[in-house]
Amino acid sequence: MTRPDPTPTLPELTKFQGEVIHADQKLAPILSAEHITVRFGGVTAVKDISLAVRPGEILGLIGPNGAGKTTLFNALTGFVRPSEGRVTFGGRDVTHLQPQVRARMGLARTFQVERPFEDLSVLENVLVAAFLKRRGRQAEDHAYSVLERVGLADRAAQPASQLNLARRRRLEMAKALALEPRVLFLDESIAGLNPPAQQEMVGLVRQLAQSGLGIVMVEHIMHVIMSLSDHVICMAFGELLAEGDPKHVASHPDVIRAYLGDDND
Ligand SMILES: Nc1ncnc2c1ncn2[C@@H]1O[C@H](COP(=O)(O)OP(=O)(O)OP(=O)(O)O)[C@@H](O)[C@H]1O
Repeated sequence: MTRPDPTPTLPELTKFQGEVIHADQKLAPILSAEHITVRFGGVTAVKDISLAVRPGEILGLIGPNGAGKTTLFNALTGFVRPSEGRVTFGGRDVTHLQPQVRARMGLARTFQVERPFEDLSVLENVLVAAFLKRRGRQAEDHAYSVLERVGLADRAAQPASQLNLARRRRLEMAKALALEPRVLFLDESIAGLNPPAQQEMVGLVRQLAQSGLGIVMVEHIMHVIMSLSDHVICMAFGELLAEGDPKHVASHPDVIRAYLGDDND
């Protein structure tokens, strides 16, 4: 069911990071981007896009092929340097920080093409990320608890190369979660999965948001993004076409013209 207001509802978020949140308190954005523009030579891939993500909120980025979603995603996570604009995370200007620095600060991402260390076990893959934040036994316990969270604990000892696509996607998510993020970027984590696996992933993403994580997701499957997102941004040719709650965006005439007529769903 779609929420009318993107701000997470209480009591879903009565506690976040040890702070008690009172019912009359509106959560401040954990991540915000102001007037982001990215140019590649003569191509303006992203033009003047602003956004904000609050703890527990799911922001969906949609738009036809070439709209600039991946480039915006990369600008937010540090893989591309914006030509203009500012990215603020946890109250700090991170516009010029490297991706790995942002990741350690709590801004983690998955990749469209998952890239595990194929010969390492599932647990070892997650440990590589967990060791960036913790040491020794603590890292191991944390890695294992992340595997439980994504439903891969029973595969902990299996080589990553033996996982099917749905489990590889979960492993990709586990690696990001091992960094103990406050905002998680999901780059097409659901596309390509069969319907039951899609539903499981939808459930997992919802759980993560309910635990207080801010989520930004790029996804081509419209019904998935529309059912999951609190707030949707639709881009076309790098520009903002429409934004708001999923219902508003899905019924926007420009969106229907630019995207829903597209044969992606
Ligand atoms: N490194 C680059 N150099 C030059 N142009 C680029 C580069 N990366 C992206 N572009 C261009 O920027 C525009 C936006 O591309 P982008 O991949 O961000 O769109 P997208 O919405 O993610 O598309 P898709 O849904 O197909 O993944 C496109 O015109 C693309 O060709």
